[in-house]
Amino acid sequence: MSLRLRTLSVNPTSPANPENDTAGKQTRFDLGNGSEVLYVPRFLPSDKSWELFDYLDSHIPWTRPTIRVFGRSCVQPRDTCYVASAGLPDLVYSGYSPRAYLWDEFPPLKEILEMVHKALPGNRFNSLLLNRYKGGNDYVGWHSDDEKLYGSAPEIASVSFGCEREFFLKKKPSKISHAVRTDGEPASKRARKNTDSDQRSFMLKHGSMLVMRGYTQRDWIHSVPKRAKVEAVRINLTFRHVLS
Ligand SMILES: O=C(O)CCC(=O)C(=O)O
Ligand SMILES: [Fe+2]
Repeated sequence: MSLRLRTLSVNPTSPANPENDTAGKQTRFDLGNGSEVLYVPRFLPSDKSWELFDYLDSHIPWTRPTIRVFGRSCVQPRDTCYVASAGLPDLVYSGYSPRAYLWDEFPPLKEILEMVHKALPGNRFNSLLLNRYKGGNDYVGWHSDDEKLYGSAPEIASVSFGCEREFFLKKKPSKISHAVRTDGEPASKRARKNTDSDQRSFMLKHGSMLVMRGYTQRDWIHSVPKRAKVEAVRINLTFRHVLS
């Protein structure tokens, strides 16, 4: 309970845009060139979301693995766990291959999966990466979830619980291949500069769902940066489809 009160005092619940905060409301953001984000601020009711938060916080076998980033070993700056249907190829990211737990071991996860499927017909998510950010020092750096096992244009559904944290999306710098160079200017100088429309941010609310689809993983990167002063815990679930 004290955790809950602390969360609310650190993160006042007044929405940035009240129009987007009506139950059931969802907002689509066209990122251009076939990339799109959908945001559903009240995907799950608050009380139900706190129940799920408490379950996940205490029942998930969280680990904080050592990963490799730019050739260097470091402890991943957040807790993690991986759940997947039996028989799928192993997930490997940053030189780390998490053990895959089964859905049957965590019935509430199957319940959330069902609600996600209902909201996003046409998807069959078969894997889930869970992240727990224990406070503002925990983060996920810029990356895209573009592993081959998800295919070329994966849809990823991200459900958040607990402390609100900012989620950033930034367009990857456009690559200009040497083959198409027509003048003497280095390619790095000719790459198009990022503009305001190449960045988006979302304050991911308790019980919200954000969906990345189309070419978002190919053309954009995302992150949840550190936040000084944030002390409360956030749990995020990203549902994905692994090709088999
Ligand atoms: O915590 C989040 O909102 C994002 C997590 C994420 O990007 C990932 O697990 O790949
Ligand atoms: Fe990601």
